Amino acid sequence: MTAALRITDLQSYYGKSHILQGVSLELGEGEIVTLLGRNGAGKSTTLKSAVGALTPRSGRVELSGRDVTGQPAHRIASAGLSLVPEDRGIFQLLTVEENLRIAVRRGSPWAMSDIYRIFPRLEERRRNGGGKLSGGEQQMLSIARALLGGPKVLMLDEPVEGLAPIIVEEIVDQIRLIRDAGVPILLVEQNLAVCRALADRHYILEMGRIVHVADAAGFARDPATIDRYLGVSA
Ligand SMILES: Nc1ncnc2c1ncn2[C@@H]1O[C@H](COP(=O)(O)OP(=O)(O)OP(=O)(O)O)[C@@H](O)[C@H]1O
Repeated sequence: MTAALRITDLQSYYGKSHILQGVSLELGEGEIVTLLGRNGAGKSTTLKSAVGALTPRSGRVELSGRDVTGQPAHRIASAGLSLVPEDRGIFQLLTVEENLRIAVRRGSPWAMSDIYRIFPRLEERRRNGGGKLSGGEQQMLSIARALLGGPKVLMLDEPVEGLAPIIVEEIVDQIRLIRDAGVPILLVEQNLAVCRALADRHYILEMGRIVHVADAAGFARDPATIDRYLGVSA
């Protein structure tokens, strides 16, 4: 079956530093997959290389079988690969609703009503300024903005970092609803409980290489291995 996203032997550099040393992973339709690893392992660099924010030196990025490797970021975005970065990128001076309206793309299957169904808080806050939202609400808004573009694949970079447990639970439920609505998700996340709750498969990255792959059952069964790679108890 054609994967929604297939990354094969990706090699990326920052200047002379060889950061990604052959990263391969696959995300199927209907799946949530995590990319884990210690600080500096290359998780964000993998996401940036996939969306064209950083041009990989070699390797391949395919979206539903279509090769998008090395294309400019705007082309990869319109081909349907969308990254919600850690810094959230919302317009502080616009209201929630304005932030959403300008993210709507022609041909996108997502309407404002779909967004408000998944994120009822955003509807409640629709007249609030983007800069007045809590951290969790800002995260919801940036995910919602990405969805309105009608992505084929969504990549989330640490969506629950620094958020209160109650908001984390809400975002976990929302990520599931997005997956159920037909958008597969590649998730970079340090919170292992969140990863376990959501993902079908886990890839562990170490010094720019995938060193371990586990399905959900394997991940739950083998905390010692996860601990060895991540230095935390899974
Ligand atoms: N703009 C940059 N220029 C040079 N080196 C960079 C740049 N961004 C990241 N690096 C280096 O690339 C390596 C991988 O960084 P990356 O941000 O991909 O790691 P990460 O796994 O996402 O970790 P973290 O969770 O800390 O963000 C690190 O050694 C980092 O210092």
